[in-house]
Amino acid sequence: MTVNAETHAGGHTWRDLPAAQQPDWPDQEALRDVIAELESYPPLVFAGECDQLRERLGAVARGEAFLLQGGDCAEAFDAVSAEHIRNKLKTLLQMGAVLTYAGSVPVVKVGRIAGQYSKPRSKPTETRDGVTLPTYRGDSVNGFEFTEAARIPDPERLKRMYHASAATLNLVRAFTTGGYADLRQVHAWNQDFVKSSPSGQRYEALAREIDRAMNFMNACGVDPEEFRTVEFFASHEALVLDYESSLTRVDSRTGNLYDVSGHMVWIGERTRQLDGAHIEFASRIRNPIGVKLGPTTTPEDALTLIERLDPEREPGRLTFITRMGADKVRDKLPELVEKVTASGAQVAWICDPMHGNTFEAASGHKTRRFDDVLDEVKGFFEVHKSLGTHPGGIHVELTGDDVTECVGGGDEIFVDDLHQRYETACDPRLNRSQSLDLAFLVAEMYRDQ
Ligand SMILES: O=C[C@H](O)[C@H](O)COP(=O)(O)O
Ligand SMILES: C=C(OP(=O)(O)O)C(=O)O
Ligand SMILES: [Mn+2]
Repeated sequence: MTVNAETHAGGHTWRDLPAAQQPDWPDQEALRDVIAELESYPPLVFAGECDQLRERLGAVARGEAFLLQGGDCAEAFDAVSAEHIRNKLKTLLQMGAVLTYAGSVPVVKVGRIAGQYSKPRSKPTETRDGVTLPTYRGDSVNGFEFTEAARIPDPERLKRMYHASAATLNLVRAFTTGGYADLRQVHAWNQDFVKSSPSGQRYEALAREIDRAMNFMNACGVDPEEFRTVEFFASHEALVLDYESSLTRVDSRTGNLYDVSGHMVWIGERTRQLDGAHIEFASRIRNPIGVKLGPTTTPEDALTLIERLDPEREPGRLTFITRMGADKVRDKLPELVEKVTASGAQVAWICDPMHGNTFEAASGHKTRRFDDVLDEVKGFFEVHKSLGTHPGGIHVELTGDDVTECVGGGDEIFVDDLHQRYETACDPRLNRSQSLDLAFLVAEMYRDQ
């Protein structure tokens, strides 16, 4: 990787276009200083790793693998701790084990992690008890605390985002390559959970089967070291373009631009305007790209996105993350899949069953029903089954902590429980038990497919 003015030139073409959901930084000079400093920082990921993920997603697009993408709606600086990161990773590894074993499919594991610090919002301000302040836009921009001072966008936070991402990624790499994620540890990941939760007990039974299968493979002479490490990738929404482009560099191997703030980045539902800055930015980088597609997406939109982002029609380059809502997925998804497939493009189709199913409980908490989440995934599988296309994976908001943010699940959370551990800075996440429940149910759907 080299850094110089030319390095960034191709990554700055978005600046001439309208960019939605950008922070209103009060001090432009401070912003420029921060950008200059970020441009001097080392990459967080290696371009070759992004290529590897693109290849893995190519397998997803071809129907040979399944994507598990998950993590917080909004990561928070004060949650960059060993405990939070380990719990999240453990949950994703457990879900991955369930999907691989019970679904009999290779699982590509991607976290919403180590960079998921910026949030698009539906309203620019928030009012509480007659006081109106700018809305919270993620820890990369302003503070969650409801005070005038905290809500002022501060570009210094972009540097904290970089350092928080680096620390998180470092621990994730240590866990995934240093032995913690060794498949022979399937029981260990569950130790604290097995007694307290029905999904933990169900998982324990599956882990025993995995043990037996591994003993069998051992006896057949398979090298147990094969199970020692796990491939795990980091992703986030590419929202604040000053940050993303300051971490965009020319890969010295190929001369291509990569956004080295994460392996995969996606463009959100609120910033996917075809003539907007975000799509222009994404079109310039070689990372695998995701685009969220909500219920207003037309087939023409989807085809134009393919033209802009995947002109070479390269499986793995483009992932469509559909988030229609349980009540719309069966109605809206078929035409998109049909027309995209007819065009000859091979995108990966992933289901985000969270963002179309949010509602406000009487208590004022933003929440989601586990049954709606499950029903959207069901609808997604039904649509792909009827069209003969591949249901490529799920994209979920989850945490490894035992929060009470979404209602339902095997270890049921009720609306009246929401206040107990409602800790999210933005959207409600599945807790560990609900996440495992979902993995078991999705594995069944995949097998029945
Ligand atoms: O993931 C994030 C939310 O869906 C998005 O920020 C919108 O949330 P809001 O309606 O609370 O602003
Ligand atoms: C804001 C998000 O999603 P969407 O762009 O689909 O609304 C998100 O993934 O947190
Ligand atoms: Mn969200």
